[in-house]
Amino acid sequence: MAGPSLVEVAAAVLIRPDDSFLLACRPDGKPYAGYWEFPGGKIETGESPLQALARELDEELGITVRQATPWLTRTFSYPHATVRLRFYRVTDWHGELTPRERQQFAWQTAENITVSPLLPANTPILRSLALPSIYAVTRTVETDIEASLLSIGQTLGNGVKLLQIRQKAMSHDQLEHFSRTALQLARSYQATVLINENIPLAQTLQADGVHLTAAQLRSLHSRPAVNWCGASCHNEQELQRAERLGVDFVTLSPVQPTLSHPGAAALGWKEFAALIRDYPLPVYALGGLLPADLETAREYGAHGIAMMRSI
Ligand SMILES: Nc1nc2c([nH]c(=O)n2[C@H]2C[C@H](O)[C@@H](COP(=O)(O)OP(=O)(O)OP(=O)(O)O)O2)c(=O)[nH]1
Repeated sequence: MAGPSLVEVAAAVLIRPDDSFLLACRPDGKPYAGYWEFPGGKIETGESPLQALARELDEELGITVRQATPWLTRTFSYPHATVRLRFYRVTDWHGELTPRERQQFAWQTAENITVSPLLPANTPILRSLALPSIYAVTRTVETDIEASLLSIGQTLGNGVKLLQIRQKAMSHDQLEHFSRTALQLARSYQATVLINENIPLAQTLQADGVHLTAAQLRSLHSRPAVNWCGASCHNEQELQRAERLGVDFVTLSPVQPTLSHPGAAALGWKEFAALIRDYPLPVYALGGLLPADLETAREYGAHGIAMMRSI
């Protein structure tokens, strides 16, 4: 709950079609002047976060917001205040960017940040921005290695940059061979590969990371030593465990009824949005979704969508 000294802030990640985003340099006279931040500012009494965002972008940049979707909410304590930052992805606006506070601007990419220093609360945000919109998960029922590799090749060829190897039906040796080959394939497409559940295998094969099951969220006490760590969540408790463990992102499912989990009750978009309203990590919506559902998922606060079928 909001304490008396919590400062509520709305911040905008203005994103261009090439995925570059805008940072602005805090002008003289503000705390942390000279630090780079996402445009935005404090939410005033009586304002909704979106209203504050629209006002700040008009005041600071002279633009009118046309498309903004909720993304992440992070709380951070500075010596001067504790701030709760509500980040929005802003993908359409009207008007020329104008530095109305004489601030400097810079379009940046998550892989190559050329300005510094950043406001300390923003470092994890940049890592989140490096995650693509689509997360592909291999189909668990397939044991035909050649057919599965072909399907992975097609998925990568279609531009997917984040892949989870989830092959529950394979023996240990099959899985190791399959994962090694899939990793090589993914490297040639500069895609990131996470291995489901098997932390030692991910480490042995030097995969990019691991995707934890909900059972692992209950049993693990520390984040595995891998570069990227995702986790499967289905409810509030699991979302909290994933946050405490310090994973990089989660999937939340099932949003819609699915063939892979026929008995599970679907969350629906409203429940999905309510569960992640104040959540600090990127969330991939999972369960019965297609690429065409991406826009809807974002309207409900998702970072992107995860899919178990070929793309
Ligand atoms: N706008 C913005 N603020 C951020 C980011 N990261 C971060 O820690 N903050 C903190 C810095 C400040 O303590 C607070 C935002 O307050 P602010 O001083 O910019 O707000 P404001 O534009 O309403 O300014 P003012 O009227 O109080 O001068 O949130 C960010 O990316 N963007």
